[in-house]
Amino acid sequence: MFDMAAETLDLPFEEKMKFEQGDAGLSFGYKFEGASAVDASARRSYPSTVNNRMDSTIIPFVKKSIEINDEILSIFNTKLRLPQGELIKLHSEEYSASEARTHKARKNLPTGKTVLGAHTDFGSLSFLHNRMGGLQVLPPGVDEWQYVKPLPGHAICNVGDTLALLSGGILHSNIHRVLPPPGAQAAFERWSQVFFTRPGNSVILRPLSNESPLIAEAVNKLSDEQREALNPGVTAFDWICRRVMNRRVKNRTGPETWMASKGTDQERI
Ligand SMILES: O=C(O)CCC(=O)C(=O)O
Ligand SMILES: [Fe+2]
Repeated sequence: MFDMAAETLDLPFEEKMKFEQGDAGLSFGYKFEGASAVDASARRSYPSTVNNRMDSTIIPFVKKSIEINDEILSIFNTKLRLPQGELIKLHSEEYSASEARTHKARKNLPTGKTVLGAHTDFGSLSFLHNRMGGLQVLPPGVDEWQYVKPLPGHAICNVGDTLALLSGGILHSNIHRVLPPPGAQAAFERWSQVFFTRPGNSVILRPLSNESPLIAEAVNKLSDEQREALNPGVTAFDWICRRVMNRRVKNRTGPETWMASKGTDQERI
């Protein structure tokens, strides 16, 4: 058996990847380094192009983004009349699915093509830097998509699902999508950079009514159906996994998979 394994693992990487384990929950097949989590931290491996900039660029970007999003969380904490430090505590006491992501959209995409379909962000706050148009939002009570014009020196902050749920629907998660940049901008590649702040993995998603009279009052005014939607009975980790998994094209069985990927946009809470 050991000889067989040694010979197999010496095969070229491309050859081994033909037998890769896959994402469907089955366990047989080749497991490349970094394919499975080794502990709760979800540590991963990256190409050298990323590792080479880890200390100079990536870690400072992540630290600054956390600092800014924590400041915004503190402001919401006060406005929502939560005990001091409550929101930051829920977002910083354990590992979470918080992440930094860079998007690139090709230039000269056909008009009308969707770069990123209508969605709400999965976590609490998204801090977004984009240099070109294309981002559109659908604010509550509005039926037509509105462009968000990027302004030099400004960033965009979205409230996402988990903060909408924790705030008992007082804060709405922003429904948005990305189209190719309008007009002459379409001739250029579109780059955007986001940092997503998400609650600790084991935080149960529910309105923080016991912690804030304001949230309790808001929840009391809702219909039973809306109240139910605000209490999905899952952890932040499960909420995010469900949304990510059901958006993977590989996991798609039909339109029901797309519906299963939906967040608070479904109920418009
Ligand atoms: O590229 C953008 O402007 C938005 C990206 C976005 O919505 C996302 O990453 O969730
Ligand atoms: Fe988004």
